[in-house]
Amino acid sequence: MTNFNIQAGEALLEARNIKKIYDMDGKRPRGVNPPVVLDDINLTIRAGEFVALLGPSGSGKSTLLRILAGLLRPSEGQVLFKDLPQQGPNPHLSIVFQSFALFPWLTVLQNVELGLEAQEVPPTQRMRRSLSAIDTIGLDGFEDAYPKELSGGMRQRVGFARALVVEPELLFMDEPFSALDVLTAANLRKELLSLWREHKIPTRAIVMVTHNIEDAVLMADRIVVLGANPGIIRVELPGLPIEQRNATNDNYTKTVDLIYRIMTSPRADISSLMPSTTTSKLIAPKQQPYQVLPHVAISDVTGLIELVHSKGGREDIYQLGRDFQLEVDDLLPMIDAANMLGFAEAREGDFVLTEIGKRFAEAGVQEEKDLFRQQAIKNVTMLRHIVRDLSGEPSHTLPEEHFLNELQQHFSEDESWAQLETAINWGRYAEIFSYQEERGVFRLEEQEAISERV
Ligand SMILES: Nc1ncnc2c1ncn2[C@@H]1O[C@H](COP(=O)(O)OP(=O)(O)OP(=O)(O)O)[C@@H](O)[C@H]1O
Repeated sequence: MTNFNIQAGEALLEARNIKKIYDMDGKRPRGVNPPVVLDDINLTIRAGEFVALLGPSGSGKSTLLRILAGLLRPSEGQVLFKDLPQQGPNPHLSIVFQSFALFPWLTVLQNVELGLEAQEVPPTQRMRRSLSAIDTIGLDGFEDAYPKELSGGMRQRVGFARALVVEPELLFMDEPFSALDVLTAANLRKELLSLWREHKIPTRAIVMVTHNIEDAVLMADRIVVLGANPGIIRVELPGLPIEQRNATNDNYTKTVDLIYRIMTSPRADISSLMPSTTTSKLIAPKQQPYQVLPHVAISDVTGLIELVHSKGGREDIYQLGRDFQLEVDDLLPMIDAANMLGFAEAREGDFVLTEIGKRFAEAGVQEEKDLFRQQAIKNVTMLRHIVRDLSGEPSHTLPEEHFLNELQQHFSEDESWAQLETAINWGRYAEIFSYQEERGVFRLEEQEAISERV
């Protein structure tokens, strides 16, 4: 097996002051500002390192990966490859995606050879290199199989072989394990790490997008945590020494816990969450321009509050995820919503119910709705604006476009709809307004109209 000598330290890719706005090819209504998806991103990828990009859904991880790969142009800033501005797709880089993207009518060998065809490598060399990549990635004997004959894990191996056959200097991975079952993912992760650490592949740096904190801590030498709306780098954390990267190690648990805390406190000043011994690169927090509603149904938030109340009103957030078998991506919006509504706060990595949160947990149906309404109108900008605008109308009704226009000043079209749907779910539950789905019309509930007049 070849051993490649990787020189460590040299800056391979450098993102400088990257900003990204999807401008929808100018198809936006006038006066509507497209949202800033990434803002002022500065990031260097060095030879010899494995970097994980972690962040909540919508924080722009995939967008950043595509910009770094040269597949997408930033709106501002530039990416340098070995100190030179990168123009178009970087030919020294391969990407493995979550979906395997194999051609079903081609065999494993033909799928892997595709990468080399594009580079116009002669057929005999192409076959030799492809067979060697297939062997390296553990698919020996399946060269002539078609994708439909393979399990998910084996298909992803073909994805890796196709990426590695071109001997890329940089390997990018976008959620490479998330479509696989837990055991297959663990197996593939372990094998990929040993190819990388033992220099059996010539790749000089790896960048992986993931929403899985454990994957990041197990694999990465540096963990970059992004925040959303707009996507910014909140903090860069050094990875653990390799010998500490296992679930039974104390520092492993502490690091996973710390990242949980950071991700579940999207508005917290990072320095207040860091243990004093961690050497991290802190990025100054920016003010969020517009309050973002976490996409979560109120029934999930009430469920979480009731469960934590039954456990004494305080629970470690990491433990909470484990107890309820929730991925951080599912837990995070619930915690965010409870915080936003003033029912709970994140304190030293714990989810702690406030006094009003405890009352909410103990309340009967009507009091629960009343408390929710009171907290929602006090704390949620969008709901306050809906009440304000509906009250200003003699008919107490408005079409949904009215509110979508407001949201589209701050969010993409899809995200505006998602924000509105969440506001509708919350507002209906609290009986603040009704919403007629067929006509797309909001109407203020009687009591809100009365209290507005008082
Ligand atoms: N082609 C596009 N046109 C317009 N908006 C887009 C496009 N691609 C992504 N976005 C928006 O940019 C934001 C960031 O998306 P992106 O997929 O980069 O985030 P992410 O952190 O990778 O999210 P996830 O973890 O859910 O995949 C989202 O609001 C998304 O709707």
